[in-house]
Amino acid sequence: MMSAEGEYDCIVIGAGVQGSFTAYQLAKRNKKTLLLEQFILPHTRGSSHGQTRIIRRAYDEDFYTHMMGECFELWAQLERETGVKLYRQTGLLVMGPENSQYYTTVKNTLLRNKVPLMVLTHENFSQHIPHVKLAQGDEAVVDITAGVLYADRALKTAQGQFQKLGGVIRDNEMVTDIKPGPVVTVSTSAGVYRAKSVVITAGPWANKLLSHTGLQLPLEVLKINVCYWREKVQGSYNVKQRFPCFLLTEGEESNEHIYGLPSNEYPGLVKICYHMGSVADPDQRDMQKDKSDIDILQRFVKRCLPGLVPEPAVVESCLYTITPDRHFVMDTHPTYSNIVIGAGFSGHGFKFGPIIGKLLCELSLGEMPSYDLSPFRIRRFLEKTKSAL
Ligand SMILES: Cc1cc2nc3c(=O)[nH]c(=O)nc-3n(C[C@H](O)[C@H](O)[C@H](O)COP(=O)(O)OP(=O)(O)OC[C@H]3O[C@@H](n4cnc5c(N)ncnc54)[C@H](O)[C@@H]3O)c2cc1C
Ligand SMILES: O=C(O)[C@@H]1CCCC=N1
Repeated sequence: MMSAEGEYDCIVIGAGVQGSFTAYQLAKRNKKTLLLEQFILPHTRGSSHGQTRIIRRAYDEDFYTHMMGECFELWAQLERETGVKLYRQTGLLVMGPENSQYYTTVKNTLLRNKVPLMVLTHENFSQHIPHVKLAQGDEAVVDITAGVLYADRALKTAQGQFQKLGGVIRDNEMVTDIKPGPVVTVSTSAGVYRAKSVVITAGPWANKLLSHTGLQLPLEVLKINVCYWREKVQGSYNVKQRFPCFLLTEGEESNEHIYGLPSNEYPGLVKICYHMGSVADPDQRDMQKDKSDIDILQRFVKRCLPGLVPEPAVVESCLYTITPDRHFVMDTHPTYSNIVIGAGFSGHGFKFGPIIGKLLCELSLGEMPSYDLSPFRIRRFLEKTKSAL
């Protein structure tokens, strides 16, 4: 099946947040673009579904905080263009041991980059944040511009804007083969397409697709139990009561982050998750039944959030695709410069969707990327392997 319709400037594989924003950016640049998705849209099998995500500048690395400057503007621009509300400011409460390296680094990154913030101490904490117990020896800082992104709505909006610009989405069409070359040939369950360049944004399926190009990345897929916890008094942790998003960098329960969002999408329920899960096959996600993360969360809720019932009321599933250093992969294929890869968003990539779309679009057009991509290059993995030999 080959036709003039089957020839594109670019084919983007995977209509999660990163693929959808990449396709949108390409269409904005007048490129004839096809966005392929294996499932019927919208779906809940990957990493981008669900009602909400946290957006924040609070990071331990300057490069993320820097990118978020433009990214906040791009989210606001999309809201203006479409009239759809995508972001709600809530602030992000970051809590951690006063002298711990991670907490101190996050606080210093905020200070160095002049991000609006408020430092809370044991003396003034409960006045600003009721219904939360700050652990002895912990300190807290609020990243004031942080908030909630309406994730499902954002995905639909990016895809809609792409289509309005003439972009083509073909869902329920799984890519089954990629043949590299000056013109790349992409075969799916329904047809064959050709393009000058291809962007692979396949989330947890990245390595499955990359195997057609002779490349494998050190990615691990984790199933995350997305837990919602019931308020004892409805509304006490609600977004309308100005309860913020929060992040505990490390605590009595674990050295991994625990994070939460105010009650909003489900009345009376607060979303709180553990930033770690168990290894899963994305095609067999529901076979992974480990609940040790829920045990950790229950202990945290009992200790720090006395206004919540310490038993999850709703548990949903979502997948992380993590790299060894938890930094993203944004690069061209080491052998084929017209194949671009966006992968390994390590459980924190949603907020960056608009800027990642812009960067992957620039890479696929052979342009100099707007930001230094060295933390995200594939060669960092190869260098590690070589030096270990
Ligand atoms: C529980 C949870 C909480 C999170 N919280 C936050 C947060 O608060 N803030 C934040 O910024 N980020 C957060 N993240 C991370 C963020 O959601 C992810 O980094 C982001 O969604 C990754 O998007 P993606 O496009 O790379 O992957 P995906 O959304 O998985 O998209 C990949 C797409 O590719 C498709 N695909 C795969 N293979 C094929 C094929 N062969 N043919 C066609 N299509 C294919 C898949 O079906 C899928 O739709 C969270 C993630 C989870 C799971
Ligand atoms: O990216 C985010 O903000 C969330 C919270 C911290 C851990 C991962 N995801």
